[in-house]
Amino acid sequence: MTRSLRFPDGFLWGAATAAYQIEGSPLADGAGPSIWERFAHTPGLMADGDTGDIACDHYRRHAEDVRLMQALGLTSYRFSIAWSRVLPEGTGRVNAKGLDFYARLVDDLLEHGITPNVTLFHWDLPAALDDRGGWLNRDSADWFAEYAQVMFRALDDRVPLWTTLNEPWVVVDGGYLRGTIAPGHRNLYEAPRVTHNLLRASGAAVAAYRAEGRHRIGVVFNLEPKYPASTRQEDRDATRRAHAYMNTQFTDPVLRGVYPEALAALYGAAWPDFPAADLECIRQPVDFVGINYYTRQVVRDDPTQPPLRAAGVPQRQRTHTETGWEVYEQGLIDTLLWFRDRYGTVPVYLTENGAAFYDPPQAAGPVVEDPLRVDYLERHLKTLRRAIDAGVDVRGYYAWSLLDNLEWSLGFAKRFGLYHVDFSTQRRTPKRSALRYAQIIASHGAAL
Ligand SMILES: OC[C@H]1NNC[C@@H](O)[C@@H]1O
Ligand SMILES: [Ca+2]
Repeated sequence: MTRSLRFPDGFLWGAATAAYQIEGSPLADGAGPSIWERFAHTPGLMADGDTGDIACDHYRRHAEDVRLMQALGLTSYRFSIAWSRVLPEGTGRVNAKGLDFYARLVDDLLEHGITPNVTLFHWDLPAALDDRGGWLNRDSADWFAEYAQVMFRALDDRVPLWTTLNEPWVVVDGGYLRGTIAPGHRNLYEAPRVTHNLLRASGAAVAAYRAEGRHRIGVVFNLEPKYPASTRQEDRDATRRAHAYMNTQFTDPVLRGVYPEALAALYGAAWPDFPAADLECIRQPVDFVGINYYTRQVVRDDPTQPPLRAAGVPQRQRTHTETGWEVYEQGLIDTLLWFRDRYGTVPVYLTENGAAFYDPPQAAGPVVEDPLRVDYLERHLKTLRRAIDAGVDVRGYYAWSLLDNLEWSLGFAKRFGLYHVDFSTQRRTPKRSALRYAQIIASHGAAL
C-alpha cells in the first residue's frame, strides 16, 4: 500500500515574512523607529550598506503581494507586526494609521481565503524601549503584554493564529552575545537575562490572551538538531552543550517549566538566580508551537571557544546554501520526533523552512530557474510528510520566504524568496520553486 501521499485535512500551506525585512517605509504614517532603524543606519554593520528603508516596499505594495500569495494557492500567510508602527514609543500612545495598515492587510488576506498567522515580535523592538533597557529591563514583559493586548483587541476577531516571539535564540545569541544583529551587544552576562525576559514577555502575552482571546496562540522557536562529530566523550559533551544553548534553553522553560541544568555550568557566574515565580509565568500553556527548521549542526569539542566550547564541523561532501547551511532534511524529522517525544502532543506548525541559493541572473523571462531551491523544498516536504505519517501533529508549513528580502545584516544578497525581487524596480518574478510549490499545494501534497 503506497504511503499516504496527501497531507492531513485542514493542513495549512503558507509562506512567511517579517516586517522589517519586507515593508520599507519604516517611519511612515507616524511609525516610531525600531532598533533595526538604528542598527541598519550604523555604518559597517550591514552587508553592502543595505537597509530596510525600502526593502520590498511591501508597506505600499501589500495588495499586489496578497495577489502573489493567491496565485500560489496559499491558504495561510505568516507575517509580523512592526511594534513601533502601532506603538511609536513602545507603550502608551497608539498610532491608528499603523494599526490600520495591519487591519487592512488582514482583511485583504481573509477576502482571498488566506488565513493570517501573526507574529507579534520578529526582532524589531521599538527604539524607545531599547533606550529604557530593552529586553534587559524586567519591565519588558509588561511592555510586551501591553502591546499584545492592543493587537488582540484590534484584530483577534479576524486573526485565528497568533505567535508571541520569533526565534528568541537568535535575539539572544545574535543581538546580545555575538552582536551580529540589533541591538549589537556582546555581553555574556546579558544573554541569559535576555532569554529570561523574552520568555517572561511571551508568557505574559499568553496570559493576556487567555483573558480575552478567542483563538490560538503559540511561540516560534528555531530548532537546529546537533550531532556529535565522533563518539569521543568530549564531542558528545560539546553536542549536549550546543543543544542546551540553542534548543532546550527555550523549549524546556516554556514546555516543562525548567531550564536545562547544563546552562548553569555553561554560563557559569553569568547564570542568574531566577525567581521561581517567573517560571510559572513562562510555562503558561501554549496552544501550539511554531518550529523553524533550516539545517543541522555536526558538533565537536572546542576548548578554544568558551563558554560553549563547541564548534561546528563542516560537512563538505554535501550541498550547502548561500548562508553556509548544509541541506539536511533528515534533521527535520529527527527534530520533530525528538520534540514530540520530549514534549508530547502539543500541535506544531513548521513556521519557517527555506534556503538562500544563488539564483543566476536571468533575462527578464517569466520564471527564474532555481533548481536547488526546488530540490530543497521537495526534500523537506517529503520528509515532513514522513514525520506526519510517524504521528507528529503538524498542522501547517510556511516556506521562508514569500519574497526575496532583507536577510538582516547579510543584506539583500541572500535570496530566500519563492518570488524573485528586483530591488531596483520592485518587480516580482516567480521562481520555479514557486510554481512547484503551487503544484504541491493544489494536490494537497499528492504531487510530491
Ligand atoms: O535566515 C532566514 C530566516 N530565519 N528565520 C528568521 C528570518 O527572519 C530569517 O530571514
Ligand atoms: Ca545593496
